[in-house]
Amino acid sequence: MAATFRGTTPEPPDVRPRLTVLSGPSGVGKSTVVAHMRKEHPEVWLSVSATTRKPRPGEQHGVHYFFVTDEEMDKLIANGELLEWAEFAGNRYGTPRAAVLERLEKGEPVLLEIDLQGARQVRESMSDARLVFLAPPSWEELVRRLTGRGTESPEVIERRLEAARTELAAEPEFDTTLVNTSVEDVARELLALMDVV
Ligand SMILES: Nc1nc2c(ncn2[C@@H]2O[C@H](COP(=O)(O)OP(=O)(O)O)[C@@H](O)[C@H]2O)c(=O)[nH]1
Ligand SMILES: Nc1ncnc2c1ncn2[C@@H]1O[C@H](COP(=O)(O)OP(=O)(O)O)[C@@H](O)[C@H]1O
Repeated sequence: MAATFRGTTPEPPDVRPRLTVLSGPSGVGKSTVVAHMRKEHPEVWLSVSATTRKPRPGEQHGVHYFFVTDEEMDKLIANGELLEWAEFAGNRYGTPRAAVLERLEKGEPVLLEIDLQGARQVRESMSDARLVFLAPPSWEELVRRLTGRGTESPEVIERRLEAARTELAAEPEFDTTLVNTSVEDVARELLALMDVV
């Protein structure tokens, strides 16, 4: 289990529920890990982001994302309804603030799956947030996963790989790094970090 930790040692358990942020380059396996984790631990609450990106086949409004127009996103931002937001590879994404704060107040474990820019904003606004970086086993494997998923055009893949170089360089800004070699191992380690198991 310790084999997938890199850089920092696991933190000691914290009795207070904390906000956990999971970031990492597109295609590294964030959604896969989170889906695996929530299958057995549905009590982990995953924030549903708003995005201007178009839905992929199978993605549902209100489940995977709230799919909004540019105008709707403008309003969410102007009204201060987002805890953080960022532009990523040509689309905007943001975390609805109220739902997150409500869950944290209830003492529930809260998880955000957001990009590097969003993680940096959360670090500034919520100083006790736990920032976890999901890293690929290698650059070649990241390219393989992003391409193999088959959901993006070659141009979009190129943009995401460009963003990935910046994101990988920011790994030391995170509290913990988990290397996504095995989905099961990473899901287990993430749960342990969140004090869920
Ligand atoms: N800042 C921020 N990033 C987000 C949010 N929701 C998703 N993202 C990130 O936006 C990036 C692109 O997401 P998406 O288009 O779903 O592609 P995927 O992660 O490759 O499946 C990923 O790094 C997500 O983690 C959000 O609310 N805020
Ligand atoms: N540990 C892993 N080993 C092999 N393939 C993986 C692993 N984790 C995820 N994948 C695959 O990589 C692709 C990208 O995963 P995804 O969860 O969509 O990434 P992200 O949400 O970070 O963009 C998917 O096809 C997924 O099945």
